[in-house]
Formats: sequence, C-alpha cells, structure tokens
Amino acid sequence: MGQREWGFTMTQWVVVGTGALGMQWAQALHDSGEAVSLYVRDSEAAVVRLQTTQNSQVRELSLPRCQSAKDAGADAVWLLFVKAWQLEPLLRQLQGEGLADDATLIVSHNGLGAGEAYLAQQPNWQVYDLVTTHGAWRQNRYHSVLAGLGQSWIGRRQPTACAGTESSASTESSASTESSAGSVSGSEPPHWLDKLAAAWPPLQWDADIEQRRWRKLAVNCAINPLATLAGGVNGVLRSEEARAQIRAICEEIANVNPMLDADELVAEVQQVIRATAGNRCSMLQDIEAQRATEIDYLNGYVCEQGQQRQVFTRVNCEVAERIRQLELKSGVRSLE
Ligand SMILES: NC(=O)C1=CN([C@@H]2O[C@H](COP(=O)(O)OP(=O)(O)OC[C@H]3O[C@@H](n4cnc5c(N)ncnc54)[C@H](OP(=O)(O)O)[C@@H]3O)[C@@H](O)[C@H]2O)C=CC1
Ligand SMILES: CC(C)(CO)C(=O)C(=O)O
Repeated sequence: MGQREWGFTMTQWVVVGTGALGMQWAQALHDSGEAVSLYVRDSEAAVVRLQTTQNSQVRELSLPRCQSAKDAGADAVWLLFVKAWQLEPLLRQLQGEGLADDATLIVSHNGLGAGEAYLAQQPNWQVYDLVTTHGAWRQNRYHSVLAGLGQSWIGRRQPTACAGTESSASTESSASTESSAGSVSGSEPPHWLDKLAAAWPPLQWDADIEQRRWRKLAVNCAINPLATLAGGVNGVLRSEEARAQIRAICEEIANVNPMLDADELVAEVQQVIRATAGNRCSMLQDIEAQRATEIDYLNGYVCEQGQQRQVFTRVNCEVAERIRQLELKSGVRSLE
C-alpha cells in the first residue's frame, strides 16, 4: 500500500491489536497525517473505532481494518505491540496469511526471547525492536488511557548480546539486505524513522538496541515479580529486604550478560521505582485480572540463559517459579 507520489514515499502503518500501547501509537501516527490501519482479531467490520485518553481528554478515532496480512502490501510497516507470549503465534498467523517475505516489523514487548527462534528462520524480515518507557492501560478493549509520558528507542534487531545464539547468523545476514520498506543496513536508520519519531516523540535511533533491551529486562525482572509477590505498588520495593533482592537479581543478569554493570542496573531500577512508586506494575495487574504474565520472558529467560551458560541465576529462577505458582493458582498456567 506504500505509494510513491511526487517523489515522496507514503508509508502504510499497520498496528496490531487494540492494545494499550498500540492504540496510543495508532492515534499518534494518525494525528501526524500518516496512513494507519488496524489488524484486529475480534471484528469483521471494515472500520475499527477506538478511544484514547491523554491528560483527561478523550478522543475518538476510526481506522480502516487490515483484513489480512497479504492485504497490507509488501512495503507496509507493522507495529507489533503485543505481550511477549503473543508474539510467536502472531508471527505464524501473519506468515500463514501471506505476509511479505521481506516484511518490516517493529516489535515491542517486555522481556527477551519471544519468538526468537522463529524470527531467526525468516532472514529476509526486517525486524526492529522498540523499547519504550511510555505508560498506558486499557480501560476497555477499544479505549487506551495514557498513564505517563516517557521516551522510546528503536534499532535494528541484532544478534543477542551474549555470544552464541542461533539467531546471530541469520540476523547478521539479513542486516545488509534492502526491504521494500527501505532499510539498508543494521546500523542505518530506515527512511520511515523520522515519521515515527515525529508522531510520538521523543523516539531515538539506537544502533545498539540489544543492550537497551537487556537493561529494560533488568528493570522488569527486578520490579515486576517482586512488586507482584508483595502485592503492592512499585514503591513497596524501597524496603531493605527488597533492595537486597533487587541487587541479587541484577548481579545475576550482569553475570549472564557481561556487557552490563550490576551497579548501573541497580541504580536504574531504583530510579524507575522512584518514578513509578505509585504504580501497580503490569505483572500484578495481569495476575489480578487472571491473565498470563510475561514471566517466562523475564526472570524465566534469565534463569534459562544462566542454565545454558552455566552461570548462577538461583534468585531469578526462584522468583520465576513463585510467579508461575501464582499463575497455576489462578488457572492461567497448566502443569507442564
Ligand atoms: N502498557 C504499557 O504501558 C507498557 C507495555 N509494555 C509492553 O508492551 C507490550 C504490549 O503491552 P500492552 O499494549 O500493554 O498490551 P495489551 O495486552 O494491552 O495489547 C496487546 C494487543 O495485541 C493484540 N494481539 C495479540 N496477538 C494478536 C493477534 N494474533 N492478532 C491480533 N491482535 C493480537 C491483543 O488482542 P487481544 O486483546 O485480543 O489479546 C491486544 O489488543 C507488552 O509486552 C508490555 O509488557 C512496555 C512498556 C509499557
Ligand atoms: C517499569 C514498570 C515496572 C512500571 O510499572 C513496567 O514496565 C511494568 O509495569 O511492566
């Protein structure tokens, strides 16, 4: 659906779902004059109506529905703001529907490892990771409320920071190919970046997005399960006991990924706790609403990486297990 008109390239943006973040990005891109459609699974209508709230102002928006991946056009840019555990089924679904062989995908979720092996099998997909500190929640399926403004970074999917993952070879080989959506190399920003950045600033290009993803992983591994187990807002983690657990979690993560510094991770976690002291983290909200959490891609991922690399990650493994027990109790996980 991307068209060249008078020398300008029109970008067709497809936002997946009507999730908390997806709706805010759809609104922002639309406000910026971009062509946006929504790929949703719970409607057959030609148009999807949604609402977004920012600063208590409620706005209504109608966007065309993208009926299937093949309808989006080869040069569409897909925004996949889905839960980590939803990513692989989504990718399989899109591919089954005829997603372009060199599709451009912006992936944004908490944690690491989601759909990694599957993505590695698609060397021609142009995959970008987006990390954001904006906060939003869903008032209902079609209404997203902006909870707090933050910032975002985007970069080309790279081999994982820790050596030796199977995805390395294929992501490297794809990094120098050009897609119809126009990215040329792993370190070069794509032509559509300015439009995305203009829609919801601040958004910065980060050629080393993998390290930023790891730092965000550490923040979520420290705050989400501990605040969930404490059953309170993030501010409960200012206790001495929580501080010791946070340090242990961060030290294990820095041992798994030696490019990280444990003291810096702890400082970043403490800064996020101060900034979000009154928030209930997403994991606690998921447990309370009897939804699956992203634990397998947070402390569960660190635990698995530790086992693979023979690095001690006992605290992350224990924390992951305790959250899985909560999921078992609420019936969103079954015994494996
Ligand atoms: N919300 C926030 O403030 C922040 C969230 N994040 C992370 O970003 C990610 C997205 O978060 P958030 O927006 O809150 O999540 P939501 O659960 O609100 O949104 C996910 C959306 O994706 C849709 N979806 C998933 N799979 C498919 C599919 N196969 N086909 C069509 N639609 C699909 C879901 O539909 P359905 O409802 O039908 O399942 C839902 O609309 C998560 O990893 C989260 O941890 C990170 C920073 C902040
Ligand atoms: C930063 C933090 C912990 C804020 O609550 C978050 O990202 C989440 O809740 O998932």
